[in-house]
Amino acid sequence: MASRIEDYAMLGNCRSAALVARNGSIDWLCLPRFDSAACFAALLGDENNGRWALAPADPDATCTRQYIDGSLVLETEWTTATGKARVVDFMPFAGEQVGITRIVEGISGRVDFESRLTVRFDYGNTLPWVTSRDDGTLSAVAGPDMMVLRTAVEMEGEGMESVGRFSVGPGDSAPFVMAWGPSHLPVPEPLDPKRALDDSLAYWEAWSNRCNDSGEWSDIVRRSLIVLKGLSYEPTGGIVAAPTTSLPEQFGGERNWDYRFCWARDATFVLSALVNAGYHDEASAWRDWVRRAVAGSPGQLQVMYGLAGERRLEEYELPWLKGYEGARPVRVGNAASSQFQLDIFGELIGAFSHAMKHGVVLHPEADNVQAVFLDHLADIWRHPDEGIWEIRGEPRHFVHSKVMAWLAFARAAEQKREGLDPHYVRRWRSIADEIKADILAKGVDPVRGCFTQSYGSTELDASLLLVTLTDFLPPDDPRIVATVRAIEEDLLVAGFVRRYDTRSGVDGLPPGEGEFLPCSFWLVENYVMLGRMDEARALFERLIGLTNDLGLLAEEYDPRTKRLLGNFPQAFSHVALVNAAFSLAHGYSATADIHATPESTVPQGVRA
Ligand SMILES: OC[C@H]1O[C@H](O[C@H]2O[C@H](CO)[C@@H](O)[C@H](O)[C@H]2O)[C@H](O)[C@@H](O)[C@@H]1O
Repeated sequence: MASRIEDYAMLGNCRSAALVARNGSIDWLCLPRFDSAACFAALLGDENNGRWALAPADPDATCTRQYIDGSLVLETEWTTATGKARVVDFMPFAGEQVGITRIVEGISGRVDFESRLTVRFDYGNTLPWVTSRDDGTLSAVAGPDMMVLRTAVEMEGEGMESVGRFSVGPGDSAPFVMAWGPSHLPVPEPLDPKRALDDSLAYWEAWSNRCNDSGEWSDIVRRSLIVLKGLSYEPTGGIVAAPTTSLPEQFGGERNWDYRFCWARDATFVLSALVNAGYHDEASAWRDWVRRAVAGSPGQLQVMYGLAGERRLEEYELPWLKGYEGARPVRVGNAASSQFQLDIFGELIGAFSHAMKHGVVLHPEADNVQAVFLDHLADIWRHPDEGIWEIRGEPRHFVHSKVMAWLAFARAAEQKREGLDPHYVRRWRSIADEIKADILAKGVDPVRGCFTQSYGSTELDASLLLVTLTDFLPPDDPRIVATVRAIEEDLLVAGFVRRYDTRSGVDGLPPGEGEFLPCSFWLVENYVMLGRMDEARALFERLIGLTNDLGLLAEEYDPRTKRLLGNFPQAFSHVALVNAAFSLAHGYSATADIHATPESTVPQGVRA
């Protein structure tokens, strides 16, 4: 049985990631890329769907764990009745060779260990052919995939697992090096585990040391930035929303989605956080990724792409997996990839304006690309869409989407760039004014005076917490104040913010989900904007109290069971944490800065 979501640690090498449970079992791993079929899928099924358990044989063993300074290298210290030992787990940076290295070291006394390796390719469905080669290498092959394990520990077949038993005392070290390779090629080259560990630690140390100081919250911010870095796919610069699929948004429910893709929306927030933290190289890599991914007809712009910009992300189900704690179906691919979500245009233009303001140089063609995209947006902004929450119900005129369309034209019209045709600027300004008038006429509740989820509705929506962070209206406008108040009244549950009332049927799914952590962090930023600093700080502290022992967050939280919910760790949550911490430290909203005019650093009208 899988562990609680918050009991997992993430290992990563900027190509893929693994989830290691507190009990030492690696229950999720996709190789060679984040979006490859899993070879360990016990997370969404059981041990027969693949996992690698490595822990003391003593069932009463206890452990503490931590990441080694500023890295994704995990150190677990085990204590048993007979001694102490540590396990160091990491994914080496070894170019095309991807895998996991685990080093067991004795500390005191003697500790008996057991390693149980169960490789199942194709998301736990395919049983490989396992052979022991003459050089002691164990290899598992099926179809296109090969996994090899090198270790001095003797491994034997037991049932459908490879099992090794050994013991360590002070000074002993038992390394295990597992690597993936295509099955038609020779086995991957051996890797020196000690050198691979030193290289990994050096890589992460160099990266972490470049992080700008973020004051009081530096440690938790740095951890979140490391997670974001770990979710980036180095060969292309794409950033996945999370390394998992189908961790449920409701226990036992069907809101189970594949997040191993690059969302333009999520990534624009990540870009801004990286720029704020001083990571211009990563921001530039992501900028290039977007330019390639969205190239072509603006009518074909997608909300998400594969790691290399792939466009076909068809959604299907894996019936052989019983789902995390029974939450079915398990889905691969994401049907939201073909949805129409109007907000994307404003988010992209806003993020690029923000990046330029902070010194990231745009491609010379950026002006042309922007003009073509805005021409397209001028034709489509009146259409209903599926919105930021990727609803699977009827498209609507979502207020957040319309404000983002306004933002795209407003920001473009304000950019002071040489050679920009004044005719364009006049046109963009006039369309921005037209959209604004439309929203103010149709998107405000006449009774409560707040913005609504969509035109003509009386429902609230937490995406409006992003609307209030733009300069669409000044922060002391009664409609802004009323919107924050109405969200507090309708969407705050146990002190956390939910996206919307799922009982309204707006999303076309059965009701019920956890509280959405990014929205809760946006409320922190709204409090900062409104000068409600005590409430901002209290909410932020409550939120960071939800991170697990390693500083990791999922997408949602269930206050009833006090458990994390949804895909894990989730970039959207971590980036919202970073921006909220930045806002608290600097007294103005970092997210508002993403949407601010090109010249201003602090958005107009925002109170410091
Ligand atoms: O709730 C239904 C939708 O949930 C997922 O989307 C959510 O995650 C995205 C990635 O972080 C985020 O950009 C979006 O705003 C969230 O609503 C899922 O990917 C969708 O397929 C699903 O319809």
